[in-house]
Amino acid sequence: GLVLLECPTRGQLAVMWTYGAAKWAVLHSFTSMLTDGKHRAVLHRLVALLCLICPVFESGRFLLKNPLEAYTGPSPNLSMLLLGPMSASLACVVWEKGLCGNQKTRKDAVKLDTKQLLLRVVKYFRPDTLHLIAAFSFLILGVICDTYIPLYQGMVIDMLRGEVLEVSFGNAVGQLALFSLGSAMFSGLRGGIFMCTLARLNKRLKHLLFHTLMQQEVHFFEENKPGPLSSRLHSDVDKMGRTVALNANALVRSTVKTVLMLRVMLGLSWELTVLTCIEMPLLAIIQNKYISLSKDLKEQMQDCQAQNKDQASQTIGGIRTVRSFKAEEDEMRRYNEALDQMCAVKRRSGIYRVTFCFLRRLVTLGIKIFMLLRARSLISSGRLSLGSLISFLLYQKPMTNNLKEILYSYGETMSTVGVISKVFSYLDRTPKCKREGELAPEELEGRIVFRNVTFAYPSAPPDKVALKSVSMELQPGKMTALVGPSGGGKTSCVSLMKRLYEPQEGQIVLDGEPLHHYKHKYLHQKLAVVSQNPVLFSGSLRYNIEYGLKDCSIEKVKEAAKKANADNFISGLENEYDTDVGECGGKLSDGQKQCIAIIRALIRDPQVIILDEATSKLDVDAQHAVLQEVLSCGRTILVVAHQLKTVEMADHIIFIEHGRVVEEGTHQELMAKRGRYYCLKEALFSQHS
Ligand SMILES: Nc1ncnc2c1ncn2[C@@H]1O[C@H](COP(=O)(O)OP(=O)(O)OP(=O)(O)O)[C@@H](O)[C@H]1O
Repeated sequence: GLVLLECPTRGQLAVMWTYGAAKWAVLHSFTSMLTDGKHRAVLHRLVALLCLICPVFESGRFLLKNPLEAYTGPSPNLSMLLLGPMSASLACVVWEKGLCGNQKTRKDAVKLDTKQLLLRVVKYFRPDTLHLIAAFSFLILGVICDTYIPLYQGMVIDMLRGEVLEVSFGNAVGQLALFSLGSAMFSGLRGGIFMCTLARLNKRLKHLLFHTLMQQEVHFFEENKPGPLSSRLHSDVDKMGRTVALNANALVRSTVKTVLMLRVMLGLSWELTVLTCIEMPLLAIIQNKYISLSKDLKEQMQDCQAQNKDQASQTIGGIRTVRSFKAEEDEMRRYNEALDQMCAVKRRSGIYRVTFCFLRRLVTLGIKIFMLLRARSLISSGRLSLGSLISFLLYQKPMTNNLKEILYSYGETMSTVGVISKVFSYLDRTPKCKREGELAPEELEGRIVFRNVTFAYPSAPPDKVALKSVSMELQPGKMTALVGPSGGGKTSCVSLMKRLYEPQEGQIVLDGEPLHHYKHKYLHQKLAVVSQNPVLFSGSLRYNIEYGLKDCSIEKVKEAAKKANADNFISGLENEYDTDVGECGGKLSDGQKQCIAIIRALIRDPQVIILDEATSKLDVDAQHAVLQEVLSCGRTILVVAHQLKTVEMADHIIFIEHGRVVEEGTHQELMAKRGRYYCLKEALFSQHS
């Protein structure tokens, strides 16, 4: 190396490259022979860096030098000779241990996945390409303006000595003002357009995800609780868009800024620039350690937060039960324990933060002192002016921030990969239900036949079958009753008719056609199910009655309410049909909720009505009125009831137990048979007497 430094300036770069390449080839073969496995790869990288760093650095100096100045070649002193190996080793340590240590242990497939996931998020920005082009153009213009502000500030300071012309001073101040204005304007435009683009992306992604969720089968919602699903839909989609967009923004901004600033800083003083660059890897190691330590804590904090939220909403939601068992103290203690846990995690996070800040400041201070000492000798030797030093110092802080921002953006994007893959896993999920058919006949008789239906709930163990080879018929214009002990399989039959699940074996046919051959909307209009605990949505009574219908007049709503014998109770309410039902119908009694559900079914004028304990909370008169009404139009009626008074009115009774049809017939036939139905009736009778 020392011999090379004595080479003539012309051609020196070529010699340096040749020497570097030869050194690389020799050391590469040497390490290949002596080492193996992981160490060999690490040494290969170190050797390449060690041999090529000097020619690369000198080529950079040559390209960035002022064209009017002659290239002087590398500084022929010992510290410069040591600088190459030192910075190469440091960079290698940062790369192997700090930045890429974790990723290197991961499988290649995971890396590929991450890249593909990020690219996929970027693809969702496609409709906003023009916005993005505008935003990135403003970003680059803003960065260019930002970069030149400190340079002109330094120039103006140098001119303050008054040795330059008034006009030049005026020009410099004018240019400084122009760059400052440009920076403010372009940054504002960039920020505004990015925000708009992000809002549009969020809207698109949320709409898409909500649409996909709506297509999923019921079992999906049994496996995935509403809380996590809605958090995926809201916070995760927001986080995903924000992280990718803002980090791409920060990454591009910081990279462009860094390159431009490096160019200006090298022009001011290459020695001070090298010192600044030493600070970065050290800060990167500390930052990386901090990120990996705080990642675990972040997860713990999220768990604690979810637990606290769950506990509070569970207690508040079940306040009636809590009050009636006088369990307020217990609940408070449990909530306090959860808060203590959260506090402990936050305390640890605080300690990490303090230590990290201290170490970071220490490194920054050390480098700054070293730099000032060097600057002093440069100024005294006339190689640096005071204005240039001020410009340099003005560049130094943003430069550190840029590199920090690049590292932070990288870390943040990586930490969002989990969230992104979860959102995409929902977006890509194919619903496990049969596609809807095309049938929508104008006339429907309403004959439903179960043919050897066997069904097990997807979440139940495979050997736990809810229905075993069930065959039965619901005749049009007749009332059929489904009775049996709890857990016998009555509600399972209803769920299959609603197509909430699909049977594993057998078929359910409506007028000779399997249920899935019918259009979904048509089927749910012609086959109405009213359950014991109907779900009402926040909104008015009318909204709940008309739910899912288009263009429904108030007269039609009133007519249906009259049929369900509910007109009187609704007229008695302050705002009648516009009365707010509260959250989940909380402002109504259970009986009133059942009334609304019955009106909701009747307004659709269905051909088949299934009443699954639908009138259990109504008084006897109301029950009778509802049954008379539903029976009046020649509909197919299926009643699931425990009250045998209602069952007795049925034309046909099916007794179902342990998922099998045990006996069927009319009330008289079954009583005469003295079988399971008879026993159930006797048992209920003795209970009442
Ligand atoms: N969502 C579900 N996931 C898994 N198993 C279920 C589910 N719903 C019901 N089961 C099981 O299926 C079987 C039949 O239940 P089903 O609700 O059809 O009975 P049922 O006759 O309607 O009872 P009840 O009269 O008490 O309403 C029971 O053993 C029950 O535990």
